[in-house]
Amino acid sequence: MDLWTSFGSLLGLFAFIQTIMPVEYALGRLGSSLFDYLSWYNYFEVHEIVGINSNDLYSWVQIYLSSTAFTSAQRATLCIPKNSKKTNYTLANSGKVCDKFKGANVWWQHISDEYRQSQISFWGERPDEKRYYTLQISKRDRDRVLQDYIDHITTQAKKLEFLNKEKQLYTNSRSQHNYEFNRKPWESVPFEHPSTFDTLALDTAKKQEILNDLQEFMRGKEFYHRVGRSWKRGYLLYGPPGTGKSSMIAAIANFTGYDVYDLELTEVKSNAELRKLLIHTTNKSIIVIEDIDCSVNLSDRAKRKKEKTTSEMPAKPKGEDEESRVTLSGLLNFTDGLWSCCGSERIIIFTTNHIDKLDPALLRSGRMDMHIFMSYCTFPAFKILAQNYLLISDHELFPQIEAIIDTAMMTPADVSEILIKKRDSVTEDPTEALEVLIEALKAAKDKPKANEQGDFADGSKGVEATDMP
Ligand SMILES: Nc1ncnc2c1ncn2[C@@H]1O[C@H](COP(=O)(O)OP(=O)(O)OP(=O)(O)O)[C@@H](O)[C@H]1O
Ligand SMILES: [Mg+2]
Repeated sequence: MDLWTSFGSLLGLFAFIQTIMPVEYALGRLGSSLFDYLSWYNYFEVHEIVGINSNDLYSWVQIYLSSTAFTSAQRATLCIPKNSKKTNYTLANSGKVCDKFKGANVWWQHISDEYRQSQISFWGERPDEKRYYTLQISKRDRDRVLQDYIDHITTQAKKLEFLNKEKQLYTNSRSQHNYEFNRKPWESVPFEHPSTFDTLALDTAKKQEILNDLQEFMRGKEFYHRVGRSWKRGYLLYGPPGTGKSSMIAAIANFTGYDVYDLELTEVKSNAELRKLLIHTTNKSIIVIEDIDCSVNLSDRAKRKKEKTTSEMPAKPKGEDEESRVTLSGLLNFTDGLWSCCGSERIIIFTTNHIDKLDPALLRSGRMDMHIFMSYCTFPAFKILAQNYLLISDHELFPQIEAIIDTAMMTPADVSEILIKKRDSVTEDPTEALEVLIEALKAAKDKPKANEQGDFADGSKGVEATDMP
């Protein structure tokens, strides 16, 4: 064997090794430059996080690989998320898969660097997990194939996501360690709440008004762009317990098909953490803060002003106290500030039982676009419940119910409880359920109603949906 033949075989072996493992990652910098120069291949890294933002391409690659190319993966991770019906496939750490596109072979490898020792801090905190895909493509095919291949992946992944999409319900994870929070600030389960606008007991006109508002919002991309506003909408749902605020949120999620981020504000340690949570929400989502009056000291701004003017003591310096919890201004920035524009097509919903306890800053025009009062059960709302639970749209006892339901001030939750307990599923006769309801309404009517929970200033019947200018 002459010298040239041995050199040729060596190069052949070299090329073969490269197809099975990207060895240059193991070599030092110098070696790797030389290797890059001699290599038949180019390598592209697609990182999960770029700067402080998540990388859409990483998600598209993940979705794409979990379907088409997966049949040939030698090492994969399988999981069925809690309450989900589907199996999720992802490439295992260092798992490799080959794909073909326009006659070219390309290889994907998934890398997860969990412990980068060099970044362990003095305090011993573990660093973030760094995850990325490496795309290996031959230099010969690169210019011909690369851009088209990336476009192909994105298109396919969007189609797959649409076909497989299960709405998710996210909640902010309670984490003792920063590295865990940074890695995964939200935990999710599939969203399966059955409430819809059909099952929601609300006056028809108001229901239609809310539906129209949502529809206009969803097709409003050009409008929001033209008028220079970020594409988001805020709803404040207020009313006594059991009037359907949470059911309304579920109905909005089912109507729009958006994911729901249920933000537990009391678990958020600082305004900075709140901002980070916001950054990690996706477009087309609903961000919910329930019982906003209980979650954060919403009158702190007013209080602090008062403290400043009345007390002789110097005002508290900005310091630990302010950084260790979420403040009203942090929350206002979350809903309205520059960071709130880092995504689009977002709905923000606050709920409260006590609208009078909220700081006026939260209620001012343009902040929450619509204030929706969820009231006690009215007759039109009762008719929807009767249809849902008893499958009837009319009955000889209805006039009696209509005569007293407004003064009884029972919540839809109370009415539903009676109908669900007393419905006769054997004979399907609704009479007994309606009679029990009439007795309950009469008893409720005679109960003193002074200063019920919530102390609603308007105390009116029906849903007062106020469009803010
Ligand atoms: N408007 C409504 N339409 C249909 N069902 C309702 C309505 N309001 C209440 N219910 C029924 O009562 C239950 C409780 O309602 P929901 O949790 O939506 O009330 P809420 O206003 O969020 O109460 P809270 O202020 O205590 O959170 C629901 O599961 C639903 O069955
Ligand atoms: Mg609720």
